[in-house]
Amino acid sequence: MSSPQIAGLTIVEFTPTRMMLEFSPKIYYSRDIPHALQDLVNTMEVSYRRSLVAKDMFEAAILENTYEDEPDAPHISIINDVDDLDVTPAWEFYYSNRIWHGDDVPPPDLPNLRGCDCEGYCDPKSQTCSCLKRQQEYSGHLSGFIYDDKGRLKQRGFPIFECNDLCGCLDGCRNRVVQHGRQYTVNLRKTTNKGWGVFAGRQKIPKGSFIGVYAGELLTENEGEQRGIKYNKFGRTYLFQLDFYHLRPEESGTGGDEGDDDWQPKYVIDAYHAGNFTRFLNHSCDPNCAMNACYVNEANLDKPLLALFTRREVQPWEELCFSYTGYDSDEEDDGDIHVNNGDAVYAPCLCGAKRCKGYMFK
Ligand SMILES: C[S@@+](CC[C@H](N)C(=O)[O-])C[C@H]1O[C@@H](n2cnc3c(N)ncnc32)[C@H](O)[C@@H]1O
Repeated sequence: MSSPQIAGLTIVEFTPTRMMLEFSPKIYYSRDIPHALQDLVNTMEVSYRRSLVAKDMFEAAILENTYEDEPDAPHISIINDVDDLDVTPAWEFYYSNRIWHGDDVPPPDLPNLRGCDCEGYCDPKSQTCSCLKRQQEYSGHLSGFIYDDKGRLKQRGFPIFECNDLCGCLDGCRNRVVQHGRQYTVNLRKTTNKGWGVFAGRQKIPKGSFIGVYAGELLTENEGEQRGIKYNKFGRTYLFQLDFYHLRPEESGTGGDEGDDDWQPKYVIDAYHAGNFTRFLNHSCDPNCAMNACYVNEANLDKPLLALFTRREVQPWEELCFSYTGYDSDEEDDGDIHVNNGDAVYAPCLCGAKRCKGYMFK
């Protein structure tokens, strides 16, 4: 059948392939976040909640809730060797690596998602791989994919465009890292002065390694602002804006009347009710990790995953931290995620870094 023509223009008809028609990943909604186990544990005697059985249950809940999406991820241990007040963090959230869509948040933009036609493994020198081309549009002078041959980030601060479920390449393609989930051991450990934190295991973690996705509810900026007001009252927030430089009108080259100062990100992630170990990452003014925007099965640029990577080699048992402000001791502004700071509440920073600024956003 020939393509239709209007005034000399050929309209190329878009025919979804069978693979596209079959591709309908499950979407998770905030309203469906399970809470029965948390509710049950919170009705139990304090003596039970402080017993080692409660710790085993917490670790088992992590395993059970991540079995489908991260079956090979190393075990997470929960350790409190600083006091006898609790054996686990509060059972106030559902442990999950997923993104739970809030009201008014659109589902992933799959109709506009494109995959490459590569066979086998994508070649970092390819002239035809569409995923490589898209990555290079956003990664300055960096050649090849943004990952090296060991799957480590070559340079942070650029958005990552991984191969996705519509691509022809194999699962072992080097442009698939975040989607394979956590590979390094992390533990949840109580600190002496910052509540619970995230710590490396017995192995060093090389620079540029993927650690985990900041999981939680994906909410509109407006909903995030309302929740932020409540969270600021009790002094702990798990809200992070999806604020990256490539999304700003001037940076993306899309122009627009809005000045940089007026621009607001459209969405936030809230890890208060659902989230994974990353919700326990503490702030440091000299952080060993940083967040990067990452796209897998999502064509809507406003909705990247928040993917945490190491920004230097991490020593065994070292605490993993990132900068809540997006600024760190090396740079004035490095393009990382910015905390939801419309009504920022500041608190003394106890990160202990040599060049600690002395305060952090609460
Ligand atoms: C996202 S939570 C991090 C996990 C938290 N430690 C917990 O036990 O749930 C943020 C809170 O951790 C504490 N915190 C994180 N970084 C800190 C730092 N550098 N200095 C002091 N407190 C910190 C503050 O109470 C802050 O509001």
